[in-house]
Amino acid sequence: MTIKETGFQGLVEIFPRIFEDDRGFFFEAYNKEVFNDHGILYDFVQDNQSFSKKGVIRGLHMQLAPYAQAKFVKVITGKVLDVVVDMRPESDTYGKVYYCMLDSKLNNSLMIPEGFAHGFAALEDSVFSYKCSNLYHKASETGILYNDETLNIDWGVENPIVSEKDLELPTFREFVARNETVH
Ligand SMILES: Cc1cn([C@H]2C[C@H](O)[C@@H](COP(=O)(O)OP(=O)(O)O[C@H]3O[C@H](C)C(=O)[C@H](O)[C@H]3O)O2)c(=O)[nH]c1=O
Repeated sequence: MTIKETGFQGLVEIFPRIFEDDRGFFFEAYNKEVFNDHGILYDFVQDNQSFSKKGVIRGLHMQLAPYAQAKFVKVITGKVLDVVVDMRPESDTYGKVYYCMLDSKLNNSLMIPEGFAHGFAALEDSVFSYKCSNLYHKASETGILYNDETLNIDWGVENPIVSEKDLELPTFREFVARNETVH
């Protein structure tokens, strides 16, 4: 398991060691000891899975403290452009966007700390699977509009399929003005 720093504190990309043989392949998708050795100390309490048709954008979502969620995300099948925004006011990369191509051919994954808004665009029909460090808490859900002009995210898809709920998310500036605790 190789862990690649991103320049964002606590945000790392993970490449598993893949064992191939004439049956197929095997890899450890998660290993608590390896994570702990890299200072990733979250205990995960919920696994989520979603299927997205090509052209879907989900996000940008996050839960506010004390229900903030760190997420360990990957695709089981397909390919997504994963996008996170650092919403931690104290961070050197506050308000900065990080893009990560998650591809089931690479079996790579992304460890996203608490305090990040998260979303992805399905570049193919994709099954998205992730671990969360806190349980779902609907009342704490918030996020940022996917096509916010301040962030100007290039999702890599035209005419995306977006939920009504996501179309009603606040802009980045509206989010910041609320001054809520993100982690
Ligand atoms: C997130 C969640 C949702 N739900 C229910 C609530 C809705 O009735 C239904 C669909 O929820 P939603 O439209 O919020 O699903 P996504 O748009 O995939 O949301 C997720 O997508 C982005 C990319 C994320 O990072 C978050 O983990 C999460 O917000 O599942 C639950 O029962 N438990 C849950 O943990």
